[in-house]
Amino acid sequence: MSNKIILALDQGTTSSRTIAYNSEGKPIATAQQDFEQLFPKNGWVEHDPEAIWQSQLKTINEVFTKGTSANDVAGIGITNQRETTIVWNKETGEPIYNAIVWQDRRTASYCDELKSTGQEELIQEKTGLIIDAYFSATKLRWILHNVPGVTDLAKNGKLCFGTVDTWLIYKLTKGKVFVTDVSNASRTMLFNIHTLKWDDELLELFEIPKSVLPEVKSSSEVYGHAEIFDHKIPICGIAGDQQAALFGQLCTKKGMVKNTYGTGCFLLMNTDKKPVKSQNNLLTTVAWQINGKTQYALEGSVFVGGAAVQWLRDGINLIDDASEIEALASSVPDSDNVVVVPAFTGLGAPYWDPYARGSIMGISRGTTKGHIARATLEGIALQVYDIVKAMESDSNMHITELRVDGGATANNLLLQIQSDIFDCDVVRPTNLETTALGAAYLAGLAVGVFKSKDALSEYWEKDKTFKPQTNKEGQLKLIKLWHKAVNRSKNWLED
Ligand SMILES: Nc1ncnc2c1ncn2[C@@H]1O[C@H](COP(=O)(O)OP(=O)(O)O)[C@@H](O)[C@H]1O
Ligand SMILES: O=P(O)(O)OC[C@H](O)CO
Repeated sequence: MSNKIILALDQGTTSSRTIAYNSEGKPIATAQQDFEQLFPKNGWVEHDPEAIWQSQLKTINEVFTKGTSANDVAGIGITNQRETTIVWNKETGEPIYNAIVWQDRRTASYCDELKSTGQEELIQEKTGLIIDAYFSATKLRWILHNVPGVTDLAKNGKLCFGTVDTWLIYKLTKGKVFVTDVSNASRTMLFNIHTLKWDDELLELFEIPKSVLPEVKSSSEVYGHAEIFDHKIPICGIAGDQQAALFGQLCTKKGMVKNTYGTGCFLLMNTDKKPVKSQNNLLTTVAWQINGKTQYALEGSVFVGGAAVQWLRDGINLIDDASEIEALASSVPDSDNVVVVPAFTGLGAPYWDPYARGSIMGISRGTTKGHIARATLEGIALQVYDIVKAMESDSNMHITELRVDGGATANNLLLQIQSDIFDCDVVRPTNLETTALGAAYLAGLAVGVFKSKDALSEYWEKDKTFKPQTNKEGQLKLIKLWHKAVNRSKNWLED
């Protein structure tokens, strides 16, 4: 086989995947591996960095047993769960603490302090972000303040911080390359999205020594070579998973929007060359940088999307498999005024309340499992609705089409509910692995496997369009009940 294969490594919150793509962007081999989620305390979420690496490596090796080899691979693209913070010893390559995952809320009270000292405007202006425990800066600061011996390592220039992309590249290159890309950097709260550089004022505010930070590169270029296979392979694409999905959905023009329904839900709108400052608690983020040109996005991040279905399965055994929720929710014509607010790890955009917790409201003697299942799907779709409204207002644009992807989009009922609530077309492509595809495109563009961004558009294929079907009055009533329930879920833990 000629060397035209692109390998996409998709390191997600609950699993690592590797997909090999041919030069037409078609997947030819896939492997996936779950790894352990650690919950050491209420609100804390950690991963073992070695488990992240080993699970990723296992999937690469598995793909190499499925008709492709290192010799066939023209380049590797990396996409990853974002914000998750890993710190390791530069000399030994050993992690000095578990990865603190994006969902982890341990720094919520420090974030409150930051807000009370009036840092919100400065931080939003420079980074495009809202002060929240979600982002890497406060997690890194926590490690520097709490792990014994770490400050000495930092002082001696022997400490590395990275998001998961940086960690994987460090491992793949045997410690030779220490980089990240602009899209991942823009989620740390240490990166100035206007100058596209680490920001000295923010580093001082968070007490982070600059020496621990990786070099920031574009999203599509050769960063170095993987040296752990039979042949050296160029690593040539990096993007945070949601930005990669925006690219994989080919939302490359201003105003195009995608929503990913995975563990969480992430709605991103391409705003082209302009970072649009949100007035409605959305995030401004770097989408990608290719050939020196930077594109930006507005983002609404929902912390619990498909994970609410996981909870119905694992937390209360309402279903045995996530796919069963569709039939159960279809067993009732509506949710009969039951509302599920899936705020299990607080609320993300546009509420940003780390103290909110999940709730099921409106239960009557007639409530059945079917109503709870249906209200859970509605709860996912209503969170996305809130973001759509905020985004329309921020961008001054009316959204007429939502491209969707992610594991939960296998659920036709969820997408129909979304279309009804949102009163707009919801379009599902044939290839639902758009995150990995986006990383493959970015890598393939850097090494000439794909010719140009514009030429990629012919690879996008529609599977199904969901059109609004229900009466507006019913939807407005549902939305009103939803907001009432959200208000009652807020600040649950504050006292
Ligand atoms: N048929 C379904 N209906 C609703 N949710 C589903 C369905 N199938 C999977 N999910 C949910 O989708 C999520 C997995 O999607 P995936 O894109 O793999 O997530 P991630 O990349 O965040 O790990 C899980 O939270 C799961 O509960
Ligand atoms: O791993 P995912 O797909 O749930 O994505 C996580 C996001 O990147 C968090 O910001």
